[in-house]
Amino acid sequence: MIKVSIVGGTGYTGVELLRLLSVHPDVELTAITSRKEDGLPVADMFPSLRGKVNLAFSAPDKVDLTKCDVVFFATPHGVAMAQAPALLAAGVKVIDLAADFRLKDQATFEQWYKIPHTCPDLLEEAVYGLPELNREAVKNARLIANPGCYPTTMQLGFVPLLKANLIDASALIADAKSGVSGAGRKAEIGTLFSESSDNFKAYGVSGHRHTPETVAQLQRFTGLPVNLIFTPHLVPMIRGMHSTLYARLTTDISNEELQELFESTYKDAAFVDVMPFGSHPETRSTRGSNMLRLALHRPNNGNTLVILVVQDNLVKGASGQAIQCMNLMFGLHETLGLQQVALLP
Ligand SMILES: NC(=O)C1=CN([C@@H]2O[C@H](COP(=O)(O)OP(=O)(O)OC[C@H]3O[C@@H](n4cnc5c(N)ncnc54)[C@H](OP(=O)(O)O)[C@@H]3O)[C@@H](O)[C@H]2O)C=CC1
Ligand SMILES: CC(=O)N[C@@H](CCC(=O)OP(=O)(O)O)C(=O)O
Repeated sequence: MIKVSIVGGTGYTGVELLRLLSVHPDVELTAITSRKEDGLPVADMFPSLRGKVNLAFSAPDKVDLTKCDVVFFATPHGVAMAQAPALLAAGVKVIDLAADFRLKDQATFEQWYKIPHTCPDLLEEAVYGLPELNREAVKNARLIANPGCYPTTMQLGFVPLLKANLIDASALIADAKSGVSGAGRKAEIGTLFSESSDNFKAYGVSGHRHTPETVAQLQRFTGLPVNLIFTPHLVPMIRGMHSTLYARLTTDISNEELQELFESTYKDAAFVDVMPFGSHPETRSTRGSNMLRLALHRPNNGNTLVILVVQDNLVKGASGQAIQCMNLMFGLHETLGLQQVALLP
């Protein structure tokens, strides 16, 4: 059994890790932290876990994380970087759901996250946890930087086209929508029911930290200079993410060939569903599951390609993807514990 600890067990990605890991056949949960709820049984806060998780929360300073095999950090940016060096030195693998190790460039990280990086020497070693694009590196990693939720949809949509040199890399557009759980469980005015329900708004239009993350990764995965306009929106859903990606085709290519490109790229990807050309993937077709679904469209048979991508921001967009990485790091089948079918209706 893999001994797993979770730092930040009271938040949305933390409880999603618990939902998935509590029924994972090869995992033993050993510690779950909370700064405020030390001693409280986890199932008292989350009755959905009654009978599945018998541990109580522990204050972070009371747990010896070096006793486990892997630690998930489901915490705000800046927490994992403070503990990762000691954990790695003790032979413990680290999976950070925040952004501490996503950007290779320290200055770019500090510019966007407004905190100093305390272990920049680990940036180069950290492996970006997007198995569909770098499975072998994930298998050999000690330290995983789990991708942001929006960047997962953008990369899986754009990379096949960029790698095949079919689109103008300098004119990528992503218009994306996220459910409110994407903002986490902390109390904030913007996520109050009266503010976010029956409402729809864009945010971060002039700059969102997922733009540098996505651009850097698209460049790493394809070797092309990339320019991206990314506009996120908050929609009155709890879970779910829908990204509409636009790319200008630079080559004469048929719809059948485009479809074939995506199908062959993801033929071994258990969690990427390439739907028939012209389909309309719905967020609810991924709710609670680790699937990402996408579909291609070509309006008026012109030279603009539209790629629709949906996922559950808490599963493929965060905790499910992190467990997918853990499976690979420990030599398990990638899909273990992640076979849930989406919840409908
Ligand atoms: N929500 C989403 O859809 C996604 C989130 N992410 C990223 O995952 C991370 C977690 O997100 P999410 O679960 O939504 O956030 P939440 O705000 O819901 O939860 C944060 C958790 O971190 C704990 N925590 C906060 N500060 C500290 C600290 N200094 N030391 C230790 N624990 C701390 C909190 O617990 P307590 O106060 O009890 O200690 C809480 O359990 C974030 O970095 C987020 O950006 C990534 C992709 C998608
Ligand atoms: C709806 C909402 O607010 N979403 C979050 C993104 C969540 C995510 O992926 O977070 P990190 O990159 O911070 O880990 C946001 O836009 O800030």
